[in-house]
Amino acid sequence: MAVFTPVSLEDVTQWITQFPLGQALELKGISSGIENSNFFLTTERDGEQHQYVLTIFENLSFEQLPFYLNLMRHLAERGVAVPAPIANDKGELIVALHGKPAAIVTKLEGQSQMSPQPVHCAAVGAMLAKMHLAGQDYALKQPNLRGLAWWHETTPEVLPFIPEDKAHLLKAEVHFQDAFAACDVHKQLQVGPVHADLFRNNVMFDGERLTGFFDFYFAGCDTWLFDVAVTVNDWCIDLDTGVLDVARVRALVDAYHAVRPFTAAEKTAWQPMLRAGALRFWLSRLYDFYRPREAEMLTPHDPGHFERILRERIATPAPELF
Ligand SMILES: Nc1ncnc2c1ncn2[C@@H]1O[C@H](COP(=O)(O)OP(=O)(O)OP(=O)(O)O)[C@@H](O)[C@H]1O
Ligand SMILES: N[C@@H](CCO)C(=O)O
Repeated sequence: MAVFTPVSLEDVTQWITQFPLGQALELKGISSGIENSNFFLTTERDGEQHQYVLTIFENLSFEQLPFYLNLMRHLAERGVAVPAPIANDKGELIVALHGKPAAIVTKLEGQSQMSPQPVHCAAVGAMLAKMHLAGQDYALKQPNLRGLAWWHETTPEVLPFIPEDKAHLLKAEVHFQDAFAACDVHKQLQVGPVHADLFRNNVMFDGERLTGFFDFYFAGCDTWLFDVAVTVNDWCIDLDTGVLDVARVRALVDAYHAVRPFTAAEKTAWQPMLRAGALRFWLSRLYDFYRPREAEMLTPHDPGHFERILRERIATPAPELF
């Protein structure tokens, strides 16, 4: 159960009067999720019921949160399907509840699509391109906090725990990614706010209709291509082997390309970027596995999954971007 900070309907009844949402009717803890305490909140305004999600942030601070919440608002205002944060009567998106930062966002309809078909991948690709374009004029800047600098910090922390063959692969890949990040092609890649964690469980679908991207709390400024690589490495693979499914890759990248055409530099950088996307999650899963924080101990993710994906991306070229 991922409610780390219990909140009752009574707690919310008074607190919610600062938002233009009417009266709180129901509050239900959400059991999935491992980072924050999340609740479905039903309110009544002018005789109509409305649904929201209330999140209490367990790890992110008042100083860190504006980048994420304002990004969601910026994207929602530009027609990207993301939860829209609700401001209180002072215009604030982040408001203390039980001494922790909290926010209310609109509830997306539908469910996660955990067995995606090409049609779902195409919807994800098109919305991702739309999101990248809409984020271009976002004023706040924050680097991807799980980028190259973090890989350098984290690698020595996990090396003592892993066997020789994995240690060798990890060191070699970080070295390879250093060289890639320093090359001319990398410098030509388009950069902007990226989701950076757009897995199947962070997108909602109502049938074949994509209703929204959520969980923006790993977002940061990085190459758009990194975002595409992370997304393809989850949406377009056979989960047992990590092998790419060509039909799903084509559907996702073609739909992206139709909204925001890939550049020649992106085409050149595609194979190493898929490796970067795999390394990022292999490393974070190794770190969480061997150096767990309290919350992550609830559902440790398997690092071996992304080790397989990385080995597979090194061994087998992915379909070209275009
Ligand atoms: N805006 C939203 N609309 C509808 N459902 C939502 C929304 N935000 C969160 N949820 C639901 O709450 C669940 C948990 O949210 P989320 O995945 O963001 O949890 P978390 O603990 O913050 O992050 P993590 O994915 O890292 O575990 C989601 O799986 C989804 O079912
Ligand atoms: N998507 C991440 C978890 C953090 O949201 C993973 O699968 O490792």
